[in-house]
Amino acid sequence: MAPFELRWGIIATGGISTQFTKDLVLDPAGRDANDVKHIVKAVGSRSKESADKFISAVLPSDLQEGAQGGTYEEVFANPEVDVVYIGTPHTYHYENTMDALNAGKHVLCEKPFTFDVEELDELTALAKKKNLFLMEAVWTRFHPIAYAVQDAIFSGKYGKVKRVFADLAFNIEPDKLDAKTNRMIAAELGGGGLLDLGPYPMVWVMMILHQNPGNKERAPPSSVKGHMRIYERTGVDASSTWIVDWKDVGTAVCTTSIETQMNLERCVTVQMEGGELTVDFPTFRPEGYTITPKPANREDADPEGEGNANPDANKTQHHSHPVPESAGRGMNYQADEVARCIRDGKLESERCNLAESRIVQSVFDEVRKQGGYLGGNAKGKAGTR
Ligand SMILES: NC(=O)C1=CN([C@@H]2O[C@H](COP(=O)(O)OP(=O)(O)OC[C@H]3O[C@@H](n4cnc5c(N)ncnc54)[C@H](OP(=O)(O)O)[C@@H]3O)[C@@H](O)[C@H]2O)C=CC1
Ligand SMILES: O=C1OC[C@@H](O)[C@H](O)[C@H]1O
Repeated sequence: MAPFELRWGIIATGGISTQFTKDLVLDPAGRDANDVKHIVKAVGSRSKESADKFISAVLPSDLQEGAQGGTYEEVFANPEVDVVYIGTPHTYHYENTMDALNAGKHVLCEKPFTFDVEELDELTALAKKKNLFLMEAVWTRFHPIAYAVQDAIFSGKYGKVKRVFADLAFNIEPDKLDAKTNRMIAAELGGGGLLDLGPYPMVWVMMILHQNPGNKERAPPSSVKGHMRIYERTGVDASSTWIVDWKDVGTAVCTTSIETQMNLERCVTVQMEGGELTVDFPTFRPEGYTITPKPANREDADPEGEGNANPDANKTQHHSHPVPESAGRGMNYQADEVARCIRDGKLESERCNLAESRIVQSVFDEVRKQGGYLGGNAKGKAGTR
């Protein structure tokens, strides 16, 4: 059967739109996705010149003619566009998503959480009528390694999960950045660690604790405690810590920072009854994980250190899951999911459904509230929380 072709419109011509689009137009066969393909029909920018430049710089020459450069509005209105990818700064995601949905388009929105739950509910209600709306899709969820890590943990071989520690932090040297225009620190652009980097620790926690077979009813977390160190220049968070607990499953400590570099050995650590699993750096795109059986388990497995049927069962083992070069950075796995959902008439992805996005949104709302965050909200106004 011919692959299902999905026609994309790209909103904004910045860093992540460029990376996403480069990956999007790679041959899907390079990642064994032979049932779908992607084509870019329109690129929108605040400047027509930038849109045209993006088309000639990012799209392969044979695809350039078929793509129209213009404004955001022109992309939403383009009848040849099925789905819109939104790569603007956080505080524009609400408005851009609303406009795209109102124009009847499906939406893949970059990780946002600048909304609050009410705003997310508004978008969800609109989308649920007839459009797919995938957000928080931090691509991490759709990388093959995310499935492998879940399989290892959920296999039951190491018993139940007890605690998860998840981090993503970089020293971006905030004092050197422009406080009004740099999206990482500007209040008006929803700056700070939580909104930009926080989705990654959180996505692992959702995959490990929320999607855990022990959480049969897919109950939301039973408690959320948040703390922020506020970056005084702009009122956003320089460092954030939040503890999320699922009563019958386990507890997670999540951290993020834009003022210090994380420990590369402690990206995501999952402590289980019978062993510890550590996901490789970086949290957003790891390519391997390590499992270390607990000492008690090692003795059980091989008390004398010999004679075990499987001598490797009691040793620390690293498992590699590299993204093939032919898949680029791998931002296309989430695009393939979007295409399959749309092809199959699904309005949400089972792997990243809207109820889960709502949980993450609620957690982030709570952390911002408890932490005294003064950054912008979905309508772009600063200092409103
Ligand atoms: N999933 C991932 O791995 C990543 C996700 N992101 C997310 O993507 C979003 C964009 O980040 P990134 O691409 O790094 O940002 P950039 O600053 O590189 O690009 C943002 C683009 O948005 C448009 N834009 C619209 N309004 C504004 C404004 N007021 N100020 C600046 N730009 C504006 C511009 O495009 P134009 O002029 O064409 O309209 C600009 O190029 C963020 O929400 C971020 O969290 C970022 C990096 C990685
Ligand atoms: O999504 C992201 O992942 C990588 C980070 O460097 C970037 O700031 C962030 O937006």
